[in-house]
Formats: sequence, structure tokens, C-alpha cells
Amino acid sequence: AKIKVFTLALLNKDDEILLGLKKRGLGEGLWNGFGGKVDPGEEIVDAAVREVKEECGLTVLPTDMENLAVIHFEFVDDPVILEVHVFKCSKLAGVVEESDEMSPKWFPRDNVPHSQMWPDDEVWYPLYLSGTKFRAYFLFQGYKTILSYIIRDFYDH
Ligand SMILES: CN1CCN(c2cc(NC3CC3)nc(N)n2)CC1
Repeated sequence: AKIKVFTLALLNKDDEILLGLKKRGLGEGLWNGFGGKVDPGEEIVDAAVREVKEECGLTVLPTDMENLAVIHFEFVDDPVILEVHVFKCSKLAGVVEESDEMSPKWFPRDNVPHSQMWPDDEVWYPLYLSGTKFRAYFLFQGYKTILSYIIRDFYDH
């Protein structure tokens, strides 16, 4: 199997969460946090900071990026596994800007548009919102159907 590493940063302010409507590529038409691929030799947290700036214009310090989860996504009949490092951030600087990739919008943290988000989000968002560190594994059939998943505490095994 081949592992592709991605970042996913969820930005919070008071009781709201900033999501972006993806304009193209993987997840086009879905609302999601900000993120992308990790370049070779790049620290994962630095990739997360870079993607937030590129996709929504906000500046976040690496030390303010809390790594809350690592999620592995596998797809039936596909050797590529996505390893997504999820970050939570509440110390933001700058002004939100639209980008080529994303149309950003603030949502109430307890009312995000799950019908227009990746299906796994509904499973792990409650853990994310409660600040619980976790590891998760999802087996997908295509991009819409979750065949199975495991969620466990980040530190247990
Ligand atoms: C640019 N990256 C792509 C992967 N990604 C995902 C993936 C995901 N589910 C996987 C079935 C696809 N679920 C969320 N929420 N994000 C983060 C952003």
C-alpha cells in the first residue's frame, strides 16, 4: 500500500468554525477544513500552516496548531491510503480571503452542513469539538460509503 499524507486544519473563533467550500480536486463541492498535501521534507505542521494561508488567507503559528487526530482512509480496491493529520486552531491572524481552492464561511460549531461534507466528518466531529485526541481508520467503498471504521483514544493501543 502507498500512503499519501495530508493536513486538515479546523479553525475556530468563539462558537464558530471556519470551513471552505472546495472549488476543485478531491472533495470538490464539499465544505471542509483547510489542508492539502505535505511536500517532501516538509514538517506536517508547517504544511498545515502553509495550506491555511494559501486557502483562506489566515496566518496561524505552528505552535498554535494543536494536532488532534490522525485518520487513515482506505478505499476498496485502491492501494493508496490517505493519512490525514487533523489540527485544531483557535489563534488566528489576518483577514479571511477567498482563494482559487476554497470559498470560506463561518458556521456555528454545532451546526455544520454535514450533508455537504465528507461522510466521515459526522462520525469524528463530536470528538474534535470536545477536544478529544483520537486515531481513526475508515474503510470506504468509493467516496460516499463507509464500510467500517475504528476510533480509539490517541494514546491507547
Ligand atoms: C485535501 N484533503 C483531502 C482529504 N481530506 C479529508 C478526507 C476525508 N475523508 C476521506 C474519504 C476521503 N474527510 C475529510 N474531512 N477530509 C482532508 C483534505
